[in-house]
Amino acid sequence: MRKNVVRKNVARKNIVRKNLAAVRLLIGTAIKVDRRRGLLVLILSPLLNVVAALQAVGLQWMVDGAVSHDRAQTVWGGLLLLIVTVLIHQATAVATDIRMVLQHRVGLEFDRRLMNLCSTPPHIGHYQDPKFLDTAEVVRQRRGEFGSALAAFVENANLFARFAAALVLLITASPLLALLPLTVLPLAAANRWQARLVTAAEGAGAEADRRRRALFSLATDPAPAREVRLYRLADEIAARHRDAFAAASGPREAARAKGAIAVAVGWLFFGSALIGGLYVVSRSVIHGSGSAGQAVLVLLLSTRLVGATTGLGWLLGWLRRSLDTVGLYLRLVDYPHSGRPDGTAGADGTAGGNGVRAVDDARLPSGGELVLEGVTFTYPGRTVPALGPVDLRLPRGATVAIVGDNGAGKSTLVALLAGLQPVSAGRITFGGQDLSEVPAEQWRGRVTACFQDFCRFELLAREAVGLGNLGALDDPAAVRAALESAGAADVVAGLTKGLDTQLGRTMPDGTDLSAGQWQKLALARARMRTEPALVLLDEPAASLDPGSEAELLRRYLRGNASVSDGSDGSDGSDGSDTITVIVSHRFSTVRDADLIVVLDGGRIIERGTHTELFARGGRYADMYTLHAAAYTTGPVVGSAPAENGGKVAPRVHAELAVDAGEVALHRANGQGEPVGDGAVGQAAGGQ
Ligand SMILES: Nc1ncnc2c1ncn2[C@@H]1O[C@H](COP(=O)(O)OP(=O)(O)OP(=O)(O)O)[C@@H](O)[C@H]1O
Repeated sequence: MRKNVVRKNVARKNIVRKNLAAVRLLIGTAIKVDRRRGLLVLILSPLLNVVAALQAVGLQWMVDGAVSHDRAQTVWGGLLLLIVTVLIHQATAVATDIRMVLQHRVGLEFDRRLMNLCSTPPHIGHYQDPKFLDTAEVVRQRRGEFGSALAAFVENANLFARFAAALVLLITASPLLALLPLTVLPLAAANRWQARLVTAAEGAGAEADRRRRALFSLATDPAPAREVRLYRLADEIAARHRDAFAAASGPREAARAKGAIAVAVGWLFFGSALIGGLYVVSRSVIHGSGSAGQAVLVLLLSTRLVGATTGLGWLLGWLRRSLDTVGLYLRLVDYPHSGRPDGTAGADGTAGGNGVRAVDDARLPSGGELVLEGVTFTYPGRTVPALGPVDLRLPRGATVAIVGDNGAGKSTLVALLAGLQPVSAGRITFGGQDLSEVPAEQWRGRVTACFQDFCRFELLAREAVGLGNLGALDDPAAVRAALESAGAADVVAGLTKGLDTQLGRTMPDGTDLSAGQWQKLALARARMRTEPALVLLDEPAASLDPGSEAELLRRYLRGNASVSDGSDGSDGSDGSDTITVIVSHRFSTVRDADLIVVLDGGRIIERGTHTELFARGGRYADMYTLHAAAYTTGPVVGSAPAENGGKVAPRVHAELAVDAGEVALHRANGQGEPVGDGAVGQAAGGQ
């Protein structure tokens, strides 16, 4: 029992603390974005509402002057009424204009901070955490409320000022009214309870809201349009959208209704006290203890008080909700590993994410080998690691291929190498430098990549490529060189306005590209960084035609001379410092890598060169053979020749069959027919 009371007190204090933090943030932001307007709105508006109460005093003077034939008092009263009325009218119009501008700026500032909160944290782990995603979803939905949160605050301050000024003047007529503010407490408690219920229901429905948004995109975005039609999904999507809406909004409405009953009871209590109090004051005036002017004053102020009270009803609700929204935003700000809303990395801005402070740029070597020692990674909310423990050495200048089944952990490894995720255990070093001691930004500045789900930037073609190196964004020569180097010059050559072509079907005059053309641009983007320490290519040829794939291999893989894994005592370098990591399901793509790593269930099960792995007859050889068979007309039958240990089908030239470049070459020469087994020995022998 006692524990419960203590817990409730702590919760209450937390709510007060959070509300105060939200108010501080709102006021601070308003003053930061526009100091002059911020101060004017926050001070002038409530002040005007206090001054407005003087209208009643002017009237009182006028009436008392008229009754007692005191012309001077009448004139002074009239003047006071006139001046206050004109002042309030003009100043309120100006204050409203200023508030609207300020409100807009505050809204934009929160938009900017929200974008920074999502896009500047050093790692991307927050996008994998349902807690972050749910809060972000609610904040995104309520995004428009940040500007109006300021308006809610100012309007409430105005009404409070009006209420307080009227009450103070009324207390001069009857001190009993001093008790009135106390009767508002049950109402305030009911309001708070309602807001808590609604916020909890919104949090619970956030996942359904995210689902609803995804379904909406499915029905409205151009990308899924084909499958939506082909599989007649429109009705199914609409039904699921309705269900998701019901799942999210049902509990929300119920919470609102439940809270509304408590709020209504609070209002009934406060309203009764107010009307009772006013009756007491009016009676004392009518029974002659006050003047006629005082009677007018009481009448006028009573009207103001009732008006202010009625307005307070929905304004308080508005304020509560607005402060809740700001509170949710603050929760995102406090999210561990977050960047700061001003766009700088948080205290945790290291590649390893272990909170170690950044080291000098000088300590990140210009080249070296990448070493993974006991590296493990577990996704938020998961208990089983997606990767690791992994020990791996990527020699300076090496081209390393990562292969494995779907879900083996390849992309996870790529994300760790790019410093996009902090390792859960173990460490990654580059040239001996532990990357967890280096700011992620600094390490990523040395990395370039073409990810599996590369981005289709719907910009001008030169921008879509140039973004790979912001410093050279406006340098057409650098962009052309990158296109050339990635074998993507043909994409731009086919565009009507060349580099100045607007890309994307959603843009006016935009030109859409094929999946392979978009991928080529992504590869060119990765070439904008001319001297990276690490190149990451995750399924870089997934959308490429055989000719383009062969070209890609020539540029990325076959350009490197053989690199040892260092076991001979050398540093494994062939002179080029860049390490290239390539993830692919296409074995033609990986065959020429200096080192091939086979992942299974997040662990390395094999490593070596193609020749070594093929000869071992293990998992790699199996996968390679299956892949080769898929390129041929004959089924996989029989067992593998002893010399290569694989299960190569008779009449299958495994090497040639999986080599897209070779296949393309043969097609170009008019020799596209299936290749015979006469070349098998040659292929095996060639290894
Ligand atoms: N955001 C995530 N949250 C939780 N688990 C994830 C997440 N992303 C991936 N996983 C899990 O981690 C494991 C490794 O995934 P990963 O994407 O690294 O595999 P992959 O080898 O790249 O697969 P593919 O060949 O299909 O691209 C899988 O079991 C996957 O379900």
